[in-house]
Amino acid sequence: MNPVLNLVNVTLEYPDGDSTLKALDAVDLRVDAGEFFSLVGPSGSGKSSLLAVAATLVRPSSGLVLIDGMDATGLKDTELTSLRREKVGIIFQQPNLLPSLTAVEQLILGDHLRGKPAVRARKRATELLDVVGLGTSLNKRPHQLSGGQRQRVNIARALMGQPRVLLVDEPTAALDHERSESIVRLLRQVTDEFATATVMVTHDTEFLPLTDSVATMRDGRLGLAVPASPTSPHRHPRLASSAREPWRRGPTQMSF
Ligand SMILES: Nc1ncnc2c1ncn2[C@@H]1O[C@H](COP(=O)(O)OP(=O)(O)OP(=O)(O)O)[C@@H](O)[C@H]1O
Repeated sequence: MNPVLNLVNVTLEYPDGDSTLKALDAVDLRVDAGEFFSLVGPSGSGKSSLLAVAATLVRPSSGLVLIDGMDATGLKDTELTSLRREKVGIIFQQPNLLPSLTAVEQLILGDHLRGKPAVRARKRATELLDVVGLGTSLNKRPHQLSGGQRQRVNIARALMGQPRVLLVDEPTAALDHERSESIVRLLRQVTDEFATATVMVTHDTEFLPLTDSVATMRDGRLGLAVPASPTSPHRHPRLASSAREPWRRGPTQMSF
């Protein structure tokens, strides 16, 4: 199977005084349709940089970024914007909803900016809000919703463009334990239902078993992806059997 998101030998350098800092250092990443991939690592290790490059918001210094088979690194800025709108959904830690718009309008606005017809947008927005458990809150404004509900609107909004890739940055950082778990469960559900290649940056290692695979970033380098739990090996035909069962090789392999 061809990966939906494929980063090949990606390096991202920033000027750092007289030298350069490698925010990403020869990163390879493959995420398939319907795979929920989590990314962990210490602060400053390059997780946000990886998401930004995968989202085509930042061009890598070298390497390839392939989305649904298309090489984003060879595209002009306008083409890149189209690719991002068509193929990529981004969910940031803070929902950044517009205070004056209802939940359904938050979603329609995104589609309007994509130039899609309004009638279909309302139908899809209503369906998606139902999927994320907000079918009875379509006309509520952000201040009438809880933090968890606002994050659900954020997730539904990211799905409006029918993305193939879903990039999620610390979705539970502002939520309590119960709401955090329900948000990660929702991301699991939408990854399955819409077959997105989902990458989630998280500090919440507790919820990793809800995902399929996990890799650790350190100093811009991405470690080997391993199954996130003994019960999530089913999506790893490409991994060798020893990699599929890392818990058999002792705890050091699973140190997040
Ligand atoms: N725009 C930038 N200009 C210069 N250096 C940057 C820039 N963005 C990130 N960096 C540096 O790149 C490295 C990786 O940063 P990045 O934000 O990707 O890490 P992170 O793992 O997401 O950290 P955190 O968990 O704290 O968000 C850090 O050393 C950071 O200081």
